[in-house]
Amino acid sequence: MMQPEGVLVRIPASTANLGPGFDTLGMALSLYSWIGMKEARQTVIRLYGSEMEGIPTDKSNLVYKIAQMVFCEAGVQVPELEISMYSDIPLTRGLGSSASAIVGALFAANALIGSPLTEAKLFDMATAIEDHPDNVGASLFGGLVTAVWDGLHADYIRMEPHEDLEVLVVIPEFQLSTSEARKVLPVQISRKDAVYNISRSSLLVAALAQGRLDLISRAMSDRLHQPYRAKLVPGMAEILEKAVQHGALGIALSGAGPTLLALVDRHSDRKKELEAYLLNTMKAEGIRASACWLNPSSEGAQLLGSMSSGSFLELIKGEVKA
Ligand SMILES: Nc1ncnc2c1ncn2[C@@H]1O[C@H](COP(=O)(O)OP(=O)(O)O)[C@@H](O)[C@H]1O
Ligand SMILES: N[C@@H](CCOP(=O)(O)O)C(=O)O
Repeated sequence: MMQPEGVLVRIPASTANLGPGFDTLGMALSLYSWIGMKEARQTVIRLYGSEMEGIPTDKSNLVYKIAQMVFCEAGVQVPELEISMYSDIPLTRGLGSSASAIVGALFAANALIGSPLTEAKLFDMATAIEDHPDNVGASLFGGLVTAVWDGLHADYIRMEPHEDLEVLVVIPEFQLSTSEARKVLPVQISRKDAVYNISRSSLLVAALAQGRLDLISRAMSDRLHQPYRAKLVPGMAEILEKAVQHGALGIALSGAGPTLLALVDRHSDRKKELEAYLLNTMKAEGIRASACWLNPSSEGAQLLGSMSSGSFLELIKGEVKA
């Protein structure tokens, strides 16, 4: 049933791959975007904040188009929408901004019409749009998600991240689109490299499931994508090699990059050392970057309420980072 007062949803950022889990493993992060959606007489799209720069505000907008896919799938017609969006997730840096927009659009549109589609269906739709299930799975379900996509359907298991896990991301100022970072990957890999990754990805998932934080550093290494992408991110090769010596439990390129992500024991007394090491290594390569301490987000896409009680910006005030 249509929600005449509209819906307000919050969607987490995500980090994909976590090293060896290329296109399969993702974790939601405590950095968010918000979408307000309401039926309207005439479509109006309002985008707020610097992370929305350059995103269209007409019916070619991704969120609008995906909402229409949901209505079509559910057999209802809602041609005109009022959409508001604000995001703290930096664009095109490997923190899943596109996945959060896709998941947010699917989730909000479905909620607007009374949630006729299951979460499993939304996951299949999101994966078909994004082309890989790792980011969208984490943004939709929260926590750690390991998923398999057969082209039509995604199977997944969601796990609760260990309570001692904290996340440090170092976000370079430059952008690197996922499509560009996929172009440098080889089409074929050797059996040796396949075994290298399967074994580490399996070990990583088991270690995360059982709280074996001591195994994370060795389980997080990768031969499928990081060696090829290292040339796109100055300082990355050195950081992947040495971050553990500076206090990280494990280190990886976040998604397709250029952000680098360290898993850290929140009780560690070496957090400042690690942050300084990561920033200084990038600086030595001439790369300006900012560091941000995050937590795994247990919550995925969430319906916060309706749009009835105030303006979009008033409703999210107090939650946003800036
Ligand atoms: N809220 C949004 N609305 C429309 N398009 C978006 C939105 N957020 C991200 N995108 C699109 O996704 C692109 C970034 O996706 P991608 O290269 O996969 O990087 P990442 O998802 O890691 O930020 C942006 O350049 C933009 O085209
Ligand atoms: N598995 C994908 C993940 C891309 O993540 P993003 O956050 O950079 O969009 C890949 O490694 O290409």
